[in-house]
Amino acid sequence: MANNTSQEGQEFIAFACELGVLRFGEFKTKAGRLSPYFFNAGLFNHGAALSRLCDFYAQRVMASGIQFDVLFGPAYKGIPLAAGTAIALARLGYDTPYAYNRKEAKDHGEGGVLVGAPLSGRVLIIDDVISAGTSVRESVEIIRQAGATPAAVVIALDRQERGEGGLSAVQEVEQTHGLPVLNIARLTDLINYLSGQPELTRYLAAVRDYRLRYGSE
Ligand SMILES: O=P(O)(O)OC[C@H]1O[C@H](OP(=O)(O)OP(=O)(O)O)[C@H](O)[C@@H]1O
Ligand SMILES: O=C(O)c1cc(=O)[nH]c(=O)[nH]1
Repeated sequence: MANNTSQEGQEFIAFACELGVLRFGEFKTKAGRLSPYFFNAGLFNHGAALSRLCDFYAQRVMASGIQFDVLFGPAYKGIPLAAGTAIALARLGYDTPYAYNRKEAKDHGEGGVLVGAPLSGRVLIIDDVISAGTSVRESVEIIRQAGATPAAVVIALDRQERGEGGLSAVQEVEQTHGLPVLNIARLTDLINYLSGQPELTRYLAAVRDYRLRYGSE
């Protein structure tokens, strides 16, 4: 269940930078941290980009050997990721059910917060990034409440930040919930990529400062 290689990570970071999905400036994260970079998965906003993105996820899932029964994409940005990864896995010959949640419960029609395949058995969480780990904790809760078992988490970018305590957010997920966390790329890949791109090196200092402040390693 080895994580991404540096080459895969760099390839993914290049893809995200070329599409403007990875941006530099000042952004507030869900945890309220002021970040000099942001990964906006909503900007994989056309078919070819989403297809390539989900091929990265599907390759990661297949390479991991993780056993699971259903994919779960947390609202909102996890929704197209779970759907797209299910399509990419089907293209590889693995027809996989997928589900997602609503942030606000629907009070008419089918009602509730869960949409798609029933959440049962081993559930693989598909999300875009982990910063402080709040979203993953919320997904674990939703899956357990449905009577299913979280199997692992796959994310595009591990921002390698501290969680609620002294450990990294990823370590907290792994230790508290016993869940493996797989990434396609991580902050280290971003920093290496920036170092090799003359037009982007000006962002390095701020990204490194942020890592010193909130980073886990
Ligand atoms: O590890 P964390 O500190 O939880 O931060 C990462 C989460 O934050 C974002 O979700 P958010 O709910 O903000 O946004 P979305 O509705 O755009 O998916 C992002 O999509 C991750 O799920
Ligand atoms: O921590 C967050 O809220 C966050 C960080 C990031 O890079 N991208 C994102 O969608 N959310």
